Amino acid sequence: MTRPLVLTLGEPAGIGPELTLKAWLGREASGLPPFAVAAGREQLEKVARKLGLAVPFSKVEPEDAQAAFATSLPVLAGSPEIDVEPGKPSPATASVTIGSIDRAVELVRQGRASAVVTNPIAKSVLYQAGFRHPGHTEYLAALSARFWGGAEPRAVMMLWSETLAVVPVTIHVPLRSVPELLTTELIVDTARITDRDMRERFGLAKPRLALSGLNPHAGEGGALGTEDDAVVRPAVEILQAEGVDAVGPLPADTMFHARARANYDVALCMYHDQALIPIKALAFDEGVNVTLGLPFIRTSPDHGTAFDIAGQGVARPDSLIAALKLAGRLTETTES
Ligand SMILES: NC(=O)C1=CN([C@@H]2O[C@H](COP(=O)(O)OP(=O)(O)OC[C@H]3O[C@@H](n4cnc5c(N)ncnc54)[C@H](O)[C@@H]3O)[C@@H](O)[C@H]2O)C=CC1
Ligand SMILES: NCC(=O)COP(=O)(O)O
Repeated sequence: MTRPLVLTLGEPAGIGPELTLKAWLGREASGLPPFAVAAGREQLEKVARKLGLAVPFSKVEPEDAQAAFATSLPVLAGSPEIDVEPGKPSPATASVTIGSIDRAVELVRQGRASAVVTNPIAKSVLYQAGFRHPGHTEYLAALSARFWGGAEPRAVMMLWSETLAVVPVTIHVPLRSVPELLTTELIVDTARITDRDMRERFGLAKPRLALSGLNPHAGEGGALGTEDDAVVRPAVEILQAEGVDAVGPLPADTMFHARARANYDVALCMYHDQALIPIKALAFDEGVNVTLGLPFIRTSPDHGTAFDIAGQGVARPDSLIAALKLAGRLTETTES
């Protein structure tokens, strides 16, 4: 029996339900591994009806998902039903959204599922309901400690595609906080986790890491900022001394063109947009968000809830499909 991936509900008023249906419809063409959805069946049926998508459903335990997957979309028994209008999110649904994430992680912990794939959440909606974690990445670290015990691991966000892979060293923080949060220790720690998971999960023998600077022209010798030489460069030196294939600090404006990208496997960037703008510009439809540093595999589409197009039937499932495929691949690499 192949253990299924578990796909979470995500924000129910966003495009997640539509993408889930479309991904299942494209399962054969895309060669998807079996997945089960931790979401209410009636709720997904309503979206399918509205969009005219002919999707049969089955309510299953994870152990039955693989057999059901070829002919129906497996939804996990016991998932709560909620009624939402596409494009009209409400904090009242937050507990169900979060509960779906919890259940997915717990099933992986129990050995009943192989990996977690998350549909996008609307962070602001969850914050209104009192959710205290910036996003999935940080919440999944907290769930790791809850379900695996021990200290909370440091979760590292990586946006991956065949074209480019990027890691933001600081993640969901205001831009003005970045210089004070950026320490040599944080950069080294992030790079070590990236190096380890690129070997163990992605199967690279010696991952090549390129670290960006923080300031224009990587500080221009200190004239345009001091962090590049005082914080990033020492991190690169520590990593190199440990045998990690790391270079930098590189000027961020010239490290993403095609010839530059050929020189590294992952770009470590100092803040969220420095990392995510290039990959979303180059590979928006194929990009996958992967969380490194966790005791389990988690992937997600690179985009968000897209409320502006929810319920219209025009959302593209490509990134979710890429996330499901990558989760399947990483599971195979990790378990072999
Ligand atoms: N992994 C996650 O849970 C993520 C969640 N978000 C959340 O999503 C919400 C909305 O964020 P935005 O900045 O508006 O980004 P977004 O990615 O939801 O939308 C940006 C633009 O891309 C379009 N778009 C996104 N996905 C698409 C798809 N699959 N097919 C066709 N068009 C698509 C949207 O229509 C919109 O015009 C925020 O609350 C944010 O927190 C954002 C990124 C990742
Ligand atoms: N911009 C990326 C993003 O918001 C994804 O965050 P997460 O929910 O995967 O932590």
